[in-house]
Amino acid sequence: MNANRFFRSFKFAAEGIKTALVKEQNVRFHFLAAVIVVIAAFFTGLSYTEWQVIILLIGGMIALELINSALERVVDLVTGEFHPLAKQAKDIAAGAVLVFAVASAIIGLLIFIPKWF
Ligand SMILES: Nc1ncnc2c1ncn2[C@@H]1O[C@H](COP(=O)(O)OP(=O)(O)OP(=O)(O)O)[C@@H](O)[C@H]1O
Repeated sequence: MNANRFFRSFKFAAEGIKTALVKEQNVRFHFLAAVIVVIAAFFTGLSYTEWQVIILLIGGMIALELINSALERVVDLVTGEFHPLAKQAKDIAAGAVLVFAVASAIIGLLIFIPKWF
């Protein structure tokens, strides 16, 4: 893989993130939540391992939300009509985001709560 190709791919990925940020409220929400969590973590004082877990959860959450947004676009591209499979595809992807969000929230609480109380 040459350097030009690598940087072109990087540029396209950055464009994708920018598009999602501009067009998707959920993506903006997750970025804002990530900033708040990082600030809270900074002031709470986390261990090296806890920082690793938090960064992994934030990255996973945002990546999953980006994949969900991409899938919504592919579904809309395939059909503008109401289709049960389109609904299933979108709802299952949304379910994946929800599962990761709930798991992340629980792990976040397990890390933060004992330090606050
Ligand atoms: N082409 C379609 N056929 C059948 N159901 C659909 C279709 N497009 C969306 N839906 C369903 O309608 C509901 C609302 O979808 P809506 O379009 O409001 O949001 P979304 O496309 O899932 O996401 P977003 O709110 O980010 O645009 C969801 O259950 C979704 O799966």
